[in-house]
Amino acid sequence: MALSFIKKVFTFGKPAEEPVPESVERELEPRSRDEALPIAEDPVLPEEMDTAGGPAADFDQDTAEEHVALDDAEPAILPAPDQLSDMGVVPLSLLEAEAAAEVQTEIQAPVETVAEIPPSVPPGHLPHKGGDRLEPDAPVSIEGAEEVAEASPEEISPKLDEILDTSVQPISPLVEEMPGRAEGGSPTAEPETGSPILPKGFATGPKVVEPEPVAPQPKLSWFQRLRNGLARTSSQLTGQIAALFTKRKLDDETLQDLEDLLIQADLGVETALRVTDTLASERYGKDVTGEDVSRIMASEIAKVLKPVAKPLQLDLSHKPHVILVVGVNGTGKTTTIGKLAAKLSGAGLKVMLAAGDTFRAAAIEQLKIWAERTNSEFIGTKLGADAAGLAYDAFEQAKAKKCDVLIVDTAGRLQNKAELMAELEKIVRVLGKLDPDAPHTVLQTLDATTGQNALSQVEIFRNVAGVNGLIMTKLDGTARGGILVAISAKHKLPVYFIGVGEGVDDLEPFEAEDFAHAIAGLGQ
Ligand SMILES: Nc1nc2c(ncn2[C@@H]2O[C@H](COP(=O)(O)OP(=O)(O)OP(=O)(O)O)[C@@H](O)[C@H]2O)c(=O)[nH]1
Repeated sequence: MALSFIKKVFTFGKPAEEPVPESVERELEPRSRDEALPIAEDPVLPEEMDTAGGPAADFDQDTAEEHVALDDAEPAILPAPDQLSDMGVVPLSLLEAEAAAEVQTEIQAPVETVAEIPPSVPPGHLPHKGGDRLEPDAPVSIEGAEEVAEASPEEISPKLDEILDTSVQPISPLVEEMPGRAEGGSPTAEPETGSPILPKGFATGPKVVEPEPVAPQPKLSWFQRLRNGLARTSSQLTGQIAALFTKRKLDDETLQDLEDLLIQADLGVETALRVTDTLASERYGKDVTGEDVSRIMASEIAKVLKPVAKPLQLDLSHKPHVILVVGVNGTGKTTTIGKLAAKLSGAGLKVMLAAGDTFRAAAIEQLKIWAERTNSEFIGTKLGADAAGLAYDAFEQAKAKKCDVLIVDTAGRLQNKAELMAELEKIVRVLGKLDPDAPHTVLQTLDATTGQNALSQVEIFRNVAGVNGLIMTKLDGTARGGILVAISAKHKLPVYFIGVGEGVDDLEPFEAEDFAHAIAGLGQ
């Protein structure tokens, strides 16, 4: 091995065009100080050391003999050191070291500079640049060369090893470390992360679909929302009325048909008769248009609603004025309480909200959020606790804190659940112990999407809890507003507000004319 290696080293000073055989590279690479040599797995285990004597299982007898033969061979006759420079010989160690230094410089440079390497240079070799090139006849000083020349033949191989160890920089490992350089190949655009670096103007990743800009929706007035909410009722009604009165004189039959239409729209028998009576007295035997009927209908509905469209009267001498809010599940009690609190605390009143719906954790949390949003005091209790007890505590606390208004939420309940209705009765009774007039207002929320059932809801809640005022919610949805006319005509209970949305401001004082016009499909 040593002989063949020496031959190769001292013929490297020939012109650069002659490529260095790959075997030289192979022999040079493991000589690096910096490169960790691969550690062969020892087939002999430590505990087997004493007994292990024979060669390893993978021992190659032929290769071993070849090594022995080389070591025993005649030593080579080497030229003297001064002859080396005369010959224009440059040891591989120096050229490799210089090339490695350039690689170091190249590594600092951006990837593009690596691409400047002429394609004629074989992988693993780097060209000299301009003045850096060592000319074949330039005088060269070789550290250790003299010692080699003076050494005995037996000493040559170790001496050469020493020279190579101190002067040769490993090339291949450095080249492999160069950014963007794959082994033996051309520079690639693979960064460390593994994602490709694309030229300017390109991008990777899934296509991002920009959402279409949505034009901001203008906020509708509460009347527009009411009209939209009642549109189903009104358009159905006006469409049928228009069809009924096309080229037809007003007679008993058309009056009967009109009465049926109005009852189907939940307006109630009483209001339906008011409309037909008025129409008959004004236009009997004459041509009537749908618009005539709508106008008379709106006027008669307004007459029914006007007496009930009242403001919510607060007796602030009570401190607190207690408002108990009752109703069937999901009719909008908690939301309405939040809206009321916003109005009252916005007007400078001190408000306390009591979470009397002890059935649902979410209801307690919901009311607490409303209290925070409206700067109101809050009192709650644990889930399943006695609602009447909570109402009692709330009253005392509100009194102690000098609250102007205490609003007590209650669990939703169906009017036909006797046990739950009895609990409501108890809450009223307990509050009455602290103030004989309390609760001063018992508000019932009604869901406008409910039809005839709302009539019986009012009937029973009124009897049990003494409801003395109504709020109709969800009139912005697909409401069946006709029922409020029927309830008003029958119970004559004040209707304080209507809910036209889920937002804090979506609670409007009830206006009879507006409501009547909206149902009749007329403008404000
Ligand atoms: N569109 C619309 N939704 C409303 C209105 N009022 C309440 N809601 C919604 O109706 C749903 C029920 O409202 P809540 O306030 O929780 O009703 P609740 O009566 O307290 O319910 P329970 O505690 O289950 O009896 C919620 O999604 C509210 O946002 C309104 O005026 N318009």
